[in-house]
Formats: sequence, structure tokens, C-alpha cells
Amino acid sequence: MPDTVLVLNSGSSSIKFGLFDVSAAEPSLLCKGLLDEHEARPRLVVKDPAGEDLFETRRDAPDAAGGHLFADVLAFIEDRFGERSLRAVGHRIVHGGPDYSGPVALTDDITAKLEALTPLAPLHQPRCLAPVRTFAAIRPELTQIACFDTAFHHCLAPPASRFAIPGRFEARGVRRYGFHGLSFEYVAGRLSEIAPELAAGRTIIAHLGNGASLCALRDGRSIDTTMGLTPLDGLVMGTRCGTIDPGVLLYLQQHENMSVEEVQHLLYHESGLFGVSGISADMRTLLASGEIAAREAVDLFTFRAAQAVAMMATTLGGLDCLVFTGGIGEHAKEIRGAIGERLAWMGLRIDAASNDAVRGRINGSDSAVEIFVIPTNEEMTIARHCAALIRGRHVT
Ligand SMILES: Nc1ncnc2c1ncn2[C@@H]1O[C@H](COP(=O)(O)OP(=O)(O)O)[C@@H](O)[C@H]1O
Ligand SMILES: CC(=O)OP(=O)(O)O
Ligand SMILES: [Mg+2]
Repeated sequence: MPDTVLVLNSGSSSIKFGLFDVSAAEPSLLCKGLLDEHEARPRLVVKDPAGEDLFETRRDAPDAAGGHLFADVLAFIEDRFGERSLRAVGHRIVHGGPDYSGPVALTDDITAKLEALTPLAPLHQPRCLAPVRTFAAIRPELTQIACFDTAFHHCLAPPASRFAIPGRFEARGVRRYGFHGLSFEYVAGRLSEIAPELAAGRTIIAHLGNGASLCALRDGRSIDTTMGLTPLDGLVMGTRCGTIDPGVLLYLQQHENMSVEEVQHLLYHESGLFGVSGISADMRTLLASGEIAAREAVDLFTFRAAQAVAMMATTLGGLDCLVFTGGIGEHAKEIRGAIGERLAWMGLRIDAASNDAVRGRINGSDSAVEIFVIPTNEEMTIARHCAALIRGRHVT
């Protein structure tokens, strides 16, 4: 019977999971799946590592953040892999606040502390923590481990970590944290395997998914990122506005008489690609649409992403390597191509034929910057951290 770890990745647009065998030095995937709560009858789908269907079940009605479906996942695992195989559940927790620079075994107190960070990640934190509460209720003896999106950026230092507001707020934790760290950590590791000569260089990883952010890395460590105190800052996202004049928020409250809750809802749920296009938050839908508003939303997305690459390159003092990842970064060649074109002045050249291929190195031979597409795997990062933690030798 293998030692296994169940990994949950609750993102803003999906809940994914993976079951990993952690008996060997490197975790290996046993099965993966998706909890789809968007349908009238929530659905659990489990596939083998090659993507072949293993199991599917539906519930009659939606429940709180897939609670019953999490119990179904446990039942499936115990049925398939034996009752005592599961050593821990590892969770992607989006906000770790100022205290966590690495993974931590969850207690009720820590979970409550993380719940208190909900105002700083209202789209994510409740979705990440709901399964923690569910598992604690149905399997109180099970070890649960939090792995934070913020931890990879814990080394951010001034001036990159600061806002230009009075220092007393920084002392209270109002600073740039950064997110998508589990993804950046995985991709940085893959880059050092694929192109070890670039590992010590100046790299930007563009995680372009439903949420989107850039990370500037030197020597494989984060030195700047586009998200800040919250995952609202930076790039244009599916339904989030990204960087915005803070005066807009004051205007909306003072002149549009919007409440704090209404402004929050507007910026997290009704803005970004969805708000600008008025059509969809989904990049696939926008790229396939003939509507002008769809094209304008896509244009704004690539305009702001390219601007942000130049900004991160300034932090790095130049650029050796740009990596695309996330649902859009991995699959939307049009978006990679448009960002590359906007950065031609920096010497970036994307090779059209390589860009059409799904992954790998995509720069032309005349490019001043190496450009890659590397699929992310946040679940693998979590599995590695959990395996190290349960073996009692965790290093961050
Ligand atoms: N083939 C594709 N072409 C363009 N966009 C795609 C493609 N596949 C996925 N995407 C986009 O990726 C985004 C979702 O990214 P993903 O990283 O899966 O999301 P999440 O942040 O929820 O993990 C959506 O905007 C989706 O349209
Ligand atoms: C932090 C964040 O934006 O995550 P996601 O991409 O899953 O929305
Ligand atoms: Mg994601």
C-alpha cells in the first residue's frame, strides 16, 4: 500500500485535486480530478495520470463549496488505495499573511487565523478553507497541510515590497505579498532542468490563467511580482481589474454612492476581461468572438501584460528569459504572440512555428531573450512540500 497525499487546488475558476504516491523521493501522480460546482448537479470527475476516466459521480444539489464532493473524493481514494494509505491532505491556500514563509500543518487556531485574511483574498480564501473545515469535521485525525501562494514571495524586500503610504500601515502588514507562488516555484524548478544555464539569470514568469501575475526572478528567487496586498493588483484578469487608479475607488464610493461591498464585488467579479468585453471572462470565448468589444478586451490584456513585463525587467536590470504558463500562457498562442510583438523593442522575437507548437522554447534565433512555454503544476509543488513535511525534513 503506497503512502499517499491528497492535494487540493482551489482556484478562482476551478477546484482541482491530485492524489500522489509519496513513498519515493519524488511524488508521483496516482490520479487527478475536478470538482465542478458550476452545474446544477455538482460533479466529481477522477482520471488516471494519462487523462483516462476512472470515476464520475454527481450530487443532486449544490452544497457549500463542494463539501459533499470532498467526502466522495475520500471514499473513492479509500476504496481504490486502501483505508490507511492517506498520510495527509495538502491545500493550496492563497493568502498566508505575514507569518508563513513555508507550509504548515493546520490546527483550528491556524485555520481561524487564515480565515481572518478573507478580506485580503475574498475570491479565494473561503474556497481554499472550506475543504479544510469539511475534512476536519469528517476526518478529525487526518493531517492537513497548508501551502501558501504567498510563501514564494516572502523574500520580497523594499522597495519592491512597499506601498507609498505612511510606514505605520506597513508595520500592520499592509505591503506587497504576491501570489501564484506555488506555480512560480514549480516553473522555476522546471526551467532549471530544461535550461540550467538560465537558472541564475534574470527571468520573468508570466502566469496567465483566470488569475494572472508576473514574477521577476533572480537566481530562481522572487524579487518582484505584479500582485500586491491582494490578488487584485497587476494584470487584467478574468473578472478582476488589475492595477487601477485608487482614485476610481474613491469616486465610486463618493459619487456613485457604492458601498464597500459593491465596490469589492465590482473589482473582483465584474471587471477584467468580463467587464471590458461584456461577453465573457474566458479567453477562449473572447478569441473566438468576432465582436469588437471582445477584441478590445484582449488588446487591453496584452497591452497591460507587455507593460508589466517591461516593468519587471526594470527591477531585474535586464531580461534573459521569459516563460509563459497558466491556462492562457500555455494554450493561447495569439496572446503569447501579441505580448511578444509589443516587446519587440526589447529585442524579443517569438518564432511563429514554435509558438504554434504547444510547449518548449519558442523564441527565434535572433531573439535577445529566451522564451519558453512551461506547463505549470501547482499540485506537484504542494505534494513535494507535504512529503517533506510529513518526513520531518522540510526546507523552503
Ligand atoms: N486553448 C486555449 N486558448 C485560449 N485560452 C485558453 C485555452 N485553454 C484555456 N484557456 C484559458 O485559460 C484561462 C483559465 O486558466 P487556468 O490557469 O486554467 O485557470 P485557474 O486560474 O482557474 O487555474 C481561461 O481564460 C481559459 O479561457
Ligand atoms: C491568486 C490567484 O489569482 O489565483 P487564481 O489564478 O487561481 O485565481
Ligand atoms: Mg490557477
